[in-house]
Amino acid sequence: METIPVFVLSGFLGSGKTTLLTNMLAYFLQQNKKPAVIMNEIGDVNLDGMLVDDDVPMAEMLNGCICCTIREDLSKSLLSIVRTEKPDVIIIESTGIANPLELIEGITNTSLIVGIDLRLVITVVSAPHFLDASRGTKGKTVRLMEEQIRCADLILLNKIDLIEQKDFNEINNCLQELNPKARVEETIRCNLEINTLIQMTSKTNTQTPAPEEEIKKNKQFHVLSNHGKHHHTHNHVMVYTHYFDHPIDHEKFEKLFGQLPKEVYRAKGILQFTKSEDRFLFQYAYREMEIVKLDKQQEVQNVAVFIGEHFDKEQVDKAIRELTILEGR
Ligand SMILES: Nc1nc2c(ncn2[C@@H]2O[C@H](COP(=O)(O)OP(=O)(O)OP(=O)(O)O)[C@@H](O)[C@H]2O)c(=O)[nH]1
Repeated sequence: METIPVFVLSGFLGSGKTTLLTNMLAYFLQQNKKPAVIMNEIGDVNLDGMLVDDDVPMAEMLNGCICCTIREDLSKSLLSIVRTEKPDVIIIESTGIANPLELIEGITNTSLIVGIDLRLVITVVSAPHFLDASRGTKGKTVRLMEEQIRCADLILLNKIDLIEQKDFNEINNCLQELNPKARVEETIRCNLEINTLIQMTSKTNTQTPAPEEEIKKNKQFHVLSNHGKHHHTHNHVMVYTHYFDHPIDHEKFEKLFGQLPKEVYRAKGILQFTKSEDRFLFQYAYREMEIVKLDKQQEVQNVAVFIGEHFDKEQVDKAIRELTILEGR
């Protein structure tokens, strides 16, 4: 029986998973293949989903991390998407705080029920964030990044435009030490020949000419034997969501990020600025801000989602309220 290949996109918050997803979707659509997407966000709004073509079937799993609180739903989403959409390929983008081991286990278990096959776990690493994190004290964030790297078949060392030439060796040595088997590709905006990914999966297949059932059993054994217990490496991550009633001042909004606790390392949302009818998608990832105009109408209310480690929600709330109070005058 033909199985549907499944690709897992892993990687810490803001590393570039959605950027890779959009590149992959463009490739598959161009090849006249039907891709389907399962997206998971820890907040209660799926902002990344807005970057996906309306024609691509998508299951959203919100308000929890795919690897734990809504792990059962992953299986349901997979079954449902396979049965209703009959896609040629499935791409699962997990939250940046997911432990892919749990995810792999979920997919492998589902592959015993329905004809899917986990082909490739791709971990996107933000080069500047990983560099800083690995030079600092080994906190939970580094450990989570390391777990994501260890699980990968392919590592995309992304955002290399934001690091200096002298740092490449250090990062590559760390990656090599953590996962000597994975192939590493250095990218800017996850720009790589998607064909490379496809070739990698066919190479894996030819290297393992075991019967399908055997492969499934092996994968499951591997997952269960290595990871019998659940890893809660991300209980320290917090989310704060703020809905805006009014348009806000562009400049003041950008200044806000200078006032936020440094533990807030990721934020995204949809905004309307004063003096403009347009709405914008903003992305703040590890000190870099990007604001792009939305060209299609979105039903989502103006909103900002802040993600970080044990940050003071009240401080964030106060800073935003001050911004809107000032604008309301
Ligand atoms: N400078 C730079 N920015 C990048 C690169 N790749 C992605 N970005 C930007 O980084 C931000 C986060 O990218 P995403 O693709 O949304 O990251 P993600 O991993 O999906 O983020 P989460 O879903 O929050 O985990 C966006 O503003 C991207 O445009 C890169 O190579 N260089």
